Amino acid sequence: MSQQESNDINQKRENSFTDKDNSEEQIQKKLEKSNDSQGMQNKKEIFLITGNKNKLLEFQQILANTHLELSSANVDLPELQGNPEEIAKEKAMIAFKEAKKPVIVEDTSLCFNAFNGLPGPYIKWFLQELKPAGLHKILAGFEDKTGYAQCIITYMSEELKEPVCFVGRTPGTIVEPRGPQNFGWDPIFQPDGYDQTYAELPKEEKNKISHRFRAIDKMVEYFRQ
Ligand SMILES: O=P(O)(O)OP(=O)(O)OP(=O)(O)OC[C@H]1O[C@@H](n2cnc3c(O)ncnc32)[C@H](O)[C@@H]1O
Ligand SMILES: [Mg+2]
Repeated sequence: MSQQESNDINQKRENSFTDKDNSEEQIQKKLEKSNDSQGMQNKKEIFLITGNKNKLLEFQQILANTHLELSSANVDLPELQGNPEEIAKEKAMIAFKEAKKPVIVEDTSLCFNAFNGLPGPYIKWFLQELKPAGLHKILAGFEDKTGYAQCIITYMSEELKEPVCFVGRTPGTIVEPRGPQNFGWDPIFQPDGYDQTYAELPKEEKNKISHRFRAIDKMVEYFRQ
């Protein structure tokens, strides 16, 4: 993908917050605002940078009864290339430089086994152009419809030499879209052991088995120690 194409696609971001102004000044303001809202006691604060409000909502729900207190800034981070772990680490370094304090970022992949793991971290562009129905259709010529959802949460702080990753995976099958279309590829992902898609499952159920839950669980354990 050329830089120009990538820039064009970046303009059409889905799932972003309504405030789309990502000028240096705006980013700084968002970060300062989130600094103001600190001051929690007993709980450890973690600071998530994401441009995706649905991710943020799930983080809030999953972390609700843990010792971690979430604050966030809605900054659109660049879509990088590489393998999922490389992308996650570079994304965390960029976010850390912007925030100038410990941060976490999250990168989600949807991987088709028939495609040896692709679209993987590039799922956002596939979803944007093909929509959930098209994503299911591209597997038509393949017998194997299985895949997995993967979430990599990456933490970076000044004490660390390099970012730390927490990986959560949920295996499943890619099916025809079913359920509400309000979060990404949820309508076409049916986790193993369920006959409902992520989109059809009540949020509490998705949050008990999701790729995001599994990565967050590892992160919570890391910060407990
Ligand atoms: O700012 P960031 O955190 O990067 O937010 P993003 O929306 O760009 O997210 P990713 O780069 O991780 O791209 C992942 C794509 O998968 C979608 N997605 C992420 N988590 C999902 C989930 O749990 N269910 C369905 N779709 C999801 C998301 O909307 C994107 O299109
Ligand atoms: Mg992104």
